[in-house]
Amino acid sequence: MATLLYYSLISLAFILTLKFFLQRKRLQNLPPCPPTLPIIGNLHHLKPPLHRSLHSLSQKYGNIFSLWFGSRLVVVISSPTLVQECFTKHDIILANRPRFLTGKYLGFNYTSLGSTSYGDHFRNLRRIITIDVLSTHRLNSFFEIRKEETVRVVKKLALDTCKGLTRVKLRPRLTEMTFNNMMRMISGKRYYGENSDVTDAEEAKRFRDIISEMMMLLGANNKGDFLPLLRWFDFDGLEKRLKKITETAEAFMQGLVEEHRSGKHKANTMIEHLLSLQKSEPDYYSDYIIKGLIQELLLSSASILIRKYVQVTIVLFMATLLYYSLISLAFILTLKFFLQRKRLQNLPPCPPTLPIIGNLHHLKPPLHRSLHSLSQKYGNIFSLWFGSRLVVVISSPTLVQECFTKHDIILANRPRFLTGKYLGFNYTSLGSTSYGDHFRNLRRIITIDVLSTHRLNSFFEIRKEETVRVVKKLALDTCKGLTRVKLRPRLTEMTFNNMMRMISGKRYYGENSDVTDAEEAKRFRDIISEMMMLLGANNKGDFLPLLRWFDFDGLEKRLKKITETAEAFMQGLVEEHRSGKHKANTMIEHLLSLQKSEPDYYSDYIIKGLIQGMLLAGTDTTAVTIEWAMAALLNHPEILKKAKDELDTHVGQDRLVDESDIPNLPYIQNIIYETLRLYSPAPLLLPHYSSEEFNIGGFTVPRDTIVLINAWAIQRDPEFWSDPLCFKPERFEKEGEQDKLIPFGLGRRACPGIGLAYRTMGLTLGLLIQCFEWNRLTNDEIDMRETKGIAMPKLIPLEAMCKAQPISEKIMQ
Ligand code: HEM
Repeated sequence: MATLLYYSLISLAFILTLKFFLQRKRLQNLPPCPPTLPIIGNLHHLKPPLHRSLHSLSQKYGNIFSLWFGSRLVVVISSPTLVQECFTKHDIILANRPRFLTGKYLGFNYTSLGSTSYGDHFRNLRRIITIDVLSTHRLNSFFEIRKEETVRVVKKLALDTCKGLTRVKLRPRLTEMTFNNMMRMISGKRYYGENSDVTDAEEAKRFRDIISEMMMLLGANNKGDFLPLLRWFDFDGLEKRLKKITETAEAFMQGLVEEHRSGKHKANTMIEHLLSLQKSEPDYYSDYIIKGLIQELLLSSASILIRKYVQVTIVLFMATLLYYSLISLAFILTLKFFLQRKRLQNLPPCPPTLPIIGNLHHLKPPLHRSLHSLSQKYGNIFSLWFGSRLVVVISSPTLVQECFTKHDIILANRPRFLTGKYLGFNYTSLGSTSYGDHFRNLRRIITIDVLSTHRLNSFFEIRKEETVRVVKKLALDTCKGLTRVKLRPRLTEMTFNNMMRMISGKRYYGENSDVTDAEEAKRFRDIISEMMMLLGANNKGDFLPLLRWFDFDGLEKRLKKITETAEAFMQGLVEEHRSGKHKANTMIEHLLSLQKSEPDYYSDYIIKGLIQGMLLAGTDTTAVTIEWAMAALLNHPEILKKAKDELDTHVGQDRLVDESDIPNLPYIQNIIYETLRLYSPAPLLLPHYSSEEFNIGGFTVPRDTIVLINAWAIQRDPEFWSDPLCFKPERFEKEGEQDKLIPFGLGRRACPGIGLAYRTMGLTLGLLIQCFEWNRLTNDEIDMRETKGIAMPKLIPLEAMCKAQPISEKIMQ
């Protein structure tokens, strides 16, 4: 017996393989086809979802290609013009359906509309469904049914979610609604839900069982449709189940037809209507045809047939759902908002608020200016609702002092904004993490291991080289006389090159970037520009929680993507250092050497977070300040001259200014202070977040409040500074004046990059003044407009005219 089976199978396989090749040979000029295997053809190329597999294949084999699904030839078309041709020129030829097993059973032996082939029978059915069943007139007559069912589902949803935000599964409810809708139109009865019309619970259950079994079988993948060998065996019992359910369903539908025929139902239903037509044309509207139509309508509820009906139903459903959801949500949010406000007592004064948006309507960019105007009306400490979040704004020097001495620890947290989740390494980076052990560790590492005076001194040559390089390039560009230059891009590139050389030993900007691989340099620059863009983006979801779920503007998606790309990039740098490829003095090298003795403390994750933090916090801020200082000098030629004289006196004409000269250049230092006073790159510092309730200025600030310090307003306060809007570096000659500045923040969370920032700013500004003769452009062209936003100020690029000075010959050497 075993031998017989063995030989039979071998022969069968041989016959099938032969047949397969003969069949293929016979067919000439087929669309391109991937390599095929005997018996299974191309089935091994496919995986679910099928449309995606076919799409990938079309990318390789073209917009029209062929495949063998076992022994069946399939042609796949993915081009709009070919599709047009199919359904115009070849429409009738293609109006047939393949004869699959489901069509035999669920398609009433290939006589139902969906499974039958093109011909008289098809045309009759199509006419019945279009004119007698789903015509606009007939559909309108069922309008009330659809409305009732839709409202019923929405009502149930509203009840289930009335206690607040609740997780709901829409799919089962929508499916039930569709079937109830359909069955009420067909037979006048609903079979789903608590108050189903069918008095006989047994009948309702029977219907639901039939539907779920049919749906299951309709979706089943019948291998016998493509591998004829399997068709004979029915290994998985699919045909048996199909046969059984077809008999049960037909009996059920015959029952419905009989019920109507007996006159039990007198409602307007599809069966009623078809039976009335049967009276005049019994052969045409036979019971068999009616049952086929009912089944078709139920099973193809999504098909084309009923689309018409569906530093309608678906639109109606969605509209009703949306209406009720918005009404309930607005109600819940308004209630929550008022309860929340009532609970909070003795808050600092607050402008009138609106539900949901709070005071967002009071704000327009630049934020620090809006907040300043409000403080003029509501005082030096006032509160605002940024949507659902409470914000307290402080604009008085004495209150700020109090914040960062008495309440420093309470305020040492950061609010959890979306940017912190992604760009802040899931709130573990120094700038975004909350106060605690992790914060203290990071702070210690950055202060002692990364940015200590000793470590900064060791990078002295790098900063000098990069600054000289920019100045040299400027001198070359302007050596022929007064030339218009844009400083901003040059300064930003310089600060990034500075930072990346200290971090990794490589420069990524400029013509002779060190990175031999131009691809790597481009990757880095792309990462940085996307990160900077996203850091400055205004994420409404941070304040309006409802929007957080939707990511309407795709911000979260972009943040997620860039975070992954950036982390992979930085891991690459770490690995390169670990492999010993680099032997220069770099921050990564130093941190990896510390990792050897304390691997947990100096983990790769910490190292990457630190790198990213410094890149995001320490580059643009520095470049922007230098640009503003130059803008101010161009508007005040007398100050420019004084600075130049200072350089001549202390440095002379024979050499270039150096970082070590800066302590001897107090006037240039004062120019930097005055720039930071009037044009702070972080006019509202970074937002702080209270971990506990505290009292200040006679008011109570609750926990979980965002606290904003309006450094911009404080540094222009006429009670605090004489002639505050004048750019006057001399003011810092008075002792103690400099201590009134807060551009880097105060207390535990103050900027750890102050030392590096002053070195870079001092050196660059010194060289720019020493090496060039500067001319201002007209007032319109030097735009002194204010900065925008909190996180990343946007400046109008400054254009200036400059000419290389004789001293720049030193640079050329
Ligand atoms: C002119 C240049 C710069 C300005 C005006 C500036 C300003 C600021 C401000 C206002 C803060 C927030 C303080 C607060 O929350 O109260 C800050 C934080 C920070 N800055 Fe700077 N910064 C500058 C340069 C740098 C540089 C060069 C680096 C690093 C190399 C750096 C790294 C950081 C970091 C890591 C933080 C987060 C600190 C924390 O949250 O604990 N900054 N900076």
